Amino acid sequence: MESKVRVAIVGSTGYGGVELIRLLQAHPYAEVSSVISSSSAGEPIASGYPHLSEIRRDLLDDVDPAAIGAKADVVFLATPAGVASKLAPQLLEQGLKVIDLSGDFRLPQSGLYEQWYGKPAGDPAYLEQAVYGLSEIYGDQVKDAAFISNPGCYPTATLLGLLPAIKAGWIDPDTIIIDAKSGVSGAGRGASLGTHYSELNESLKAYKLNKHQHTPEIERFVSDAAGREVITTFTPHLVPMSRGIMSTMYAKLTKERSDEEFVELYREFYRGRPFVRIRPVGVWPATKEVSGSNYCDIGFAVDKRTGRVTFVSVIDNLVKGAAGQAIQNLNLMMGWEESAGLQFIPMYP
Ligand SMILES: NC(=O)C1=CN([C@@H]2O[C@H](COP(=O)(O)OP(=O)(O)OC[C@H]3O[C@@H](n4cnc5c(N)ncnc54)[C@H](OP(=O)(O)O)[C@@H]3O)[C@@H](O)[C@H]2O)C=CC1
Ligand SMILES: CC(=O)N[C@@H](CCC(=O)OP(=O)(O)O)C(=O)O
Repeated sequence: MESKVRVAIVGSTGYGGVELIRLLQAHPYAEVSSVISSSSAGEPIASGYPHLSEIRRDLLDDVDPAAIGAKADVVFLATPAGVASKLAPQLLEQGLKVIDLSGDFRLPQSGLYEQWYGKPAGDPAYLEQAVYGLSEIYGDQVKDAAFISNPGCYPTATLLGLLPAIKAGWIDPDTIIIDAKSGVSGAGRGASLGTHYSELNESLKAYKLNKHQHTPEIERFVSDAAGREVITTFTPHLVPMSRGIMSTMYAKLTKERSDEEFVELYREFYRGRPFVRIRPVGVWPATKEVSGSNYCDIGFAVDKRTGRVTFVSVIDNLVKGAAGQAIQNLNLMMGWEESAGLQFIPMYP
């Protein structure tokens, strides 16, 4: 039997990293060969995550690009903004394949990144090499890529919900409003005032209104689908649950359409794509119905009275919104079946 492709995870002690470990444990063609930490090198990964006891006995490696290259063929960067912009070039220059889960390479110009992330951008030459890994839309480019910029969690749910209708010309892109809710694991493992239990429990909070860093990412790909520049209103909310994103989106119809027509358009658009499921008329998805899985479920409601359509799109932020989508991209880059290692049904209840 051929040996498995070796995968290193930088940021393996974070939520995205540990979800990669969980999913890759069952992957038929890839194995985790190195778990890397900038703050706990030398310690067992299981010391911070007892649920990995007896499963992962390995010690955390340091962030040393040459040492990473010696132990891996592919590197996942599950690191905070500003890390991949420095690390990815050093890994790519060694001929490694790189999949970056952060926002460092998702925006088309350095100036936009600096404006929305408030940090210096990476080298524009690498920005040009990065392929946006929303594989249901850009899968042909993903197949030929060595460097993937994995989409953000909110943009994944939002773009999969909106792009077929925009491409078909069924909605007016200038009227789109995006109202999204995320579970708290979207903010990572680090503790903060806004995410601790008594601040969050039994509460629902809007945040970063008109300032969220995923706004220009959404606008970039909505504009790409519309064939012209589009700007949108995007409001994220924090919900007291661990996992899940729901993106509820509203837009004006360009012509009268029925729910049945939307279902048919979307089923045709995503035909053969294993991870997007279109709900029948009148059945809207809930985050629990995709939890722990790589699915994105989408439902619609046309309102004849207002001439608008409402889209409801749900994902698990740590799976389709991060680690699962990253593995889906790995599968396509390596020429494996798209769903390798990702064929599990959601956890329910
Ligand atoms: N959580 C989510 O749902 C999603 C997250 N993302 C993105 O994925 C990335 C990871 O997110 P998430 O796992 O939630 O975040 P976490 O905060 O949980 O984990 C990030 C990890 O990065 C490591 N790290 C911090 N600084 C450095 C550094 N200078 N060099 C190398 N490693 C470093 C830390 O581990 P250590 O101290 O051990 O090095 C930390 O555990 C982020 O960019 C996030 O925005 C994208 C989509 C969804
Ligand atoms: C709930 C929550 O706090 N979510 C995070 C998502 C962060 C993220 O995924 O950021 P990048 O994709 O830009 O790396 C936030 O809103 O900032």
